[in-house]
Amino acid sequence: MKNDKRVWLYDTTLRDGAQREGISLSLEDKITIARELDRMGIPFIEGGWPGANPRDGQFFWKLHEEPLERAELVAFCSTRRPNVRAAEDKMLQAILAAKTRWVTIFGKSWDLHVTEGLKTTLEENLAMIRDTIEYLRSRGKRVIYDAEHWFDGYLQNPVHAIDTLKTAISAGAEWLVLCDTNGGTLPAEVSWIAGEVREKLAIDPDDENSPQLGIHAHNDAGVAVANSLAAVIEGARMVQGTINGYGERCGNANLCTLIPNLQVKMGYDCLETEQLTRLTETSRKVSEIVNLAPDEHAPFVGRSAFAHKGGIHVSAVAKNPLTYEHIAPEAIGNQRRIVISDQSGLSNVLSKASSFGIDLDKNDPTCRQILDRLKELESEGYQFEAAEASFELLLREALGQRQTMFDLKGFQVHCDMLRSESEAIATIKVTVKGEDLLEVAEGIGPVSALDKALRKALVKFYPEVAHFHLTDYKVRILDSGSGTEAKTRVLVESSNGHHRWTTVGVSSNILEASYRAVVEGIEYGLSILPRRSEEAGGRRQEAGGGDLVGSQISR
Ligand SMILES: CC(=O)SCCNC(=O)CCNC(=O)[C@H](O)C(C)(C)COP(=O)(O)OP(=O)(O)OC[C@H]1O[C@@H](n2cnc3c(N)ncnc32)[C@H](O)[C@@H]1OP(=O)(O)O
Ligand SMILES: CC(=O)C(=O)O
Repeated sequence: MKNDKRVWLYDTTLRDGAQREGISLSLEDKITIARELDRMGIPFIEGGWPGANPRDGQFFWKLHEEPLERAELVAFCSTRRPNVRAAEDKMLQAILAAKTRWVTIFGKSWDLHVTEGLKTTLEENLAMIRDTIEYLRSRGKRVIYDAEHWFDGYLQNPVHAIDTLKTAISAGAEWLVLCDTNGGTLPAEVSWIAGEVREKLAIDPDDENSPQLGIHAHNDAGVAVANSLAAVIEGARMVQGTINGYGERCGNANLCTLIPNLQVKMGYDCLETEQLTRLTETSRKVSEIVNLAPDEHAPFVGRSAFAHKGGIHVSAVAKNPLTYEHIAPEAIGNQRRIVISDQSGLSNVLSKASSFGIDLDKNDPTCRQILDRLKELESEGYQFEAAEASFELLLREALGQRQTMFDLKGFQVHCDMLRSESEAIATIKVTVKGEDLLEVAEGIGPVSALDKALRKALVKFYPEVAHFHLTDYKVRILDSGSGTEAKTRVLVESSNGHHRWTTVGVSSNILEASYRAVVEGIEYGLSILPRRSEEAGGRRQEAGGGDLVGSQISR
């Protein structure tokens, strides 16, 4: 199965990834992630350490009953303990009970760990590796051998380190994975050490009957991906890593970075082209399951990985994306985004307008007016980068396309701080379709009371308002030196259960800023959202179905 351009991916998100502080996976989480990785076409998925905890054992039994479709599920374990027969080691019994075809065994390469950690001799260390692998082979298992602390061990005592690998090979291991367990090795060291190992063990990366090298890098020096690539260049044919680089301490080599580098940049076969387009989705799904916010600036799969903000960049990208993009975002299932800010030029405005379905002509003086207004507002403290709904309202106003859905005459908010929960009452005066209305509502805090009072008034005329709610509220003090008179920027995220959109308000009165953002949020939901949904519906019909993919208002 091996060939000169194939690199075998080995995912350890469910074992080493779960060793990251802050991650705690349930059995269901593990199964969902395993199936996602299987769908993506990862050939080896390390599921955990059966015997280390009940959940990992159950995981393997569960997947034995309902197997993955394509991937090899791998059970992980250490070598037998010192001075115990392999057949009597409880952990090795547990790994057999996991009933996988493949097992990964980690053993010691660094004499420091043998004498200080295991408190045994170098001879016994070799015996532990040999007995464990021979025992597992005798029970029909195929073995991947993880050489823990390989690089530190090789630097300290290369003779013993090489002996451990020779022992693993003669006992029947098919893969020898060089682990940079402490994550402190640098790429140049990985290169020369991996090269020496290949020569000393006479490994031919192109010979399918030869044992092969792999790499398992930790990121403590921030170079886990670079180290993995260096090892591949030196002949390693297996790359171990985790989705989003999760892992103990600073994490493991990030497969979401490694895979596109290996496949798109270096021409290795890792995944089928179609499967590669699932990478961004898989990265985000896994971050959702492990309950960690995705890294928006992650290479390849981050939300900002193909976001263009500077006017010069946007102008060039509009002419040819290669000018500021190292690969096509679609190759890994990501998408290009244009960000609007005070660093924008006309190209940003045109591009953003086009994404709203508005065709503008660069020579139309209104475009320049919109850009000038944008910069003026940004200098006052507005920030449209995260508040695209407000930018669309601004744009439509300049084009004379902003619909008046209601006219707010004024409001009052009363806060009662004496009760155990801070309660607020808002009174609001608003004209809708020629009718004057006065409404009152209570809320936990003034912004919630204001929002409720406004929606209460509007719902009679616009029933869809009943489904709107605030999903996020962020306040930023812009000139903290001014104390309580400081200018505040408020970002409000609204939702109707299907879509989310963000609006912005700025004022030295926090209530005023909040009210502006809330009002724009409702206005956007009433006037622009239906239009966007209709357009998406039309596109769906044309395309024969699908979601609002790529819409500015769905995230
Ligand atoms: C580099 C890596 O990431 S390796 C994977 C690390 N992952 C984990 O440790 C997570 C799962 N681990 C666990 O649940 C527990 O540590 C267990 C069940 C494995 C062991 O628990 P315990 O028996 O209570 O031992 P404890 O965790 O205190 O110490 C680890 C023992 O394993 C021994 N050990 C470490 N590496 C090896 C090895 N390659 N081969 C054999 N024994 C080893 C240590 O010497 C120590 O033995 P000691 O108790 O005689 O000193
Ligand atoms: C085996 C392993 O996880 C390591 O050495 O880092």
